[in-house]
Amino acid sequence: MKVIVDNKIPFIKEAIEKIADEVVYAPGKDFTPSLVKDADALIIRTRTHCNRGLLEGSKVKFIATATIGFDHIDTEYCREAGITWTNAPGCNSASVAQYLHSSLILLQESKGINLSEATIGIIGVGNVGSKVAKVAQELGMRILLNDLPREDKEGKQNFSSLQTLAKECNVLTFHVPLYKEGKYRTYHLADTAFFQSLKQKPVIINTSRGEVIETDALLNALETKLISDAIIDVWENEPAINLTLLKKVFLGTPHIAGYSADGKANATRMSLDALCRYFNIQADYQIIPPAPSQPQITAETLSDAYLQIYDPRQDSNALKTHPELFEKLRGDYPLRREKKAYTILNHSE
Ligand SMILES: NC(=O)C1=CN([C@@H]2O[C@H](COP(=O)(O)OP(=O)(O)OC[C@H]3O[C@@H](n4cnc5c(N)ncnc54)[C@H](O)[C@@H]3O)[C@@H](O)[C@H]2O)C=CC1
Ligand SMILES: O=C(O)C(=O)[C@H](O)COP(=O)(O)O
Repeated sequence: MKVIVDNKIPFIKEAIEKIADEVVYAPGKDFTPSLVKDADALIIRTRTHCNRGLLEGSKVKFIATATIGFDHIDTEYCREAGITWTNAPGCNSASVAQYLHSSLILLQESKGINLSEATIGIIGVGNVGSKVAKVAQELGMRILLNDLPREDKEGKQNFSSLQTLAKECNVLTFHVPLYKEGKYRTYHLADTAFFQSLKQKPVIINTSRGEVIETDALLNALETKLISDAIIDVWENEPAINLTLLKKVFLGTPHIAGYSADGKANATRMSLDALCRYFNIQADYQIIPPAPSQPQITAETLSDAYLQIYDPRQDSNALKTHPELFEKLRGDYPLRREKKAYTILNHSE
């Protein structure tokens, strides 16, 4: 079996070389029809667009994306072409929750938002949104949930409309998949009309996909103070992002909310497991993230400890200083560990 693997997928080399007869590593954006032509399987990230243009006439039968989102896969074309694909549901959801946790603490410390008196609206309450709700609960926030597909299945009792969130929330955070069409379309879910409906000048947080928020509408909302600030990890047209927006946001990071070593290891393991299942291969491998260099954290408060474990200001400063390095900052990212890898000493909370 021949497999083409994105060369920025960590912790994969030893295992995939046990599983496949031939492995070719390439940058995700450089997968071409001639590269994939005689491959049986691809293991990709968000940077490889798997569509007719790439796959037609190839031998590819199986694609695993080591990510939660799969908007870079033309699922309709894959269905027509008999190509099986898989993503890694939930793999890095705890990492995104960690990003939100530290970002919310920073909103309190640097922007004077009293979290215990604030209402957060979570739009999309799946793997990530549910974990963000737990974080918000721990921080004492009032929580409103918006999730149309879940509301249709489970009933209205636990959910609120987008209009209610717009009216009542001080923080609005997006955790929906990118759907370009259909009943649950999320493309430009936050557009000019949405921003005009906001009543509390909320902080907007987007770690879902850039295209969920219309960039010009967001910029205008910031400039006209319909919103008080923004924390943006995902952008329209990555890596050619809007530099005016980057300058104006409180935190602007290069799509790394999901970049914990724990999340990447989960993604790699889930992709390999799926590949082995599909090709009916028995293989013995373990994908374990490396221990942190300093696993003990000494901090007076839990908030300090969380910021010692992960402080998004470092990622934001790096991008604001060198926006032209968007892809490099991602590609060379020093994968962080999640809280479970640390022992926290001496805190008083
Ligand atoms: N910035 C980053 O590094 C990362 C970004 N992501 C993005 O976050 C998205 C969400 O991730 P998960 O929570 O794991 O996905 P998930 O599939 O577990 O949850 C998504 C939720 O959104 C809901 N939803 C769908 N359409 C909606 C609509 N129109 N309005 C309201 N809710 C809607 C779904 O019912 C579901 O509960 C991913 O699809 C991906 O695009 C995920 C991981 C890392
Ligand atoms: O899992 C997702 O969905 C994400 O957005 C990833 O965290 C992005 O990672 P890359 O695949 O672009 O490395």
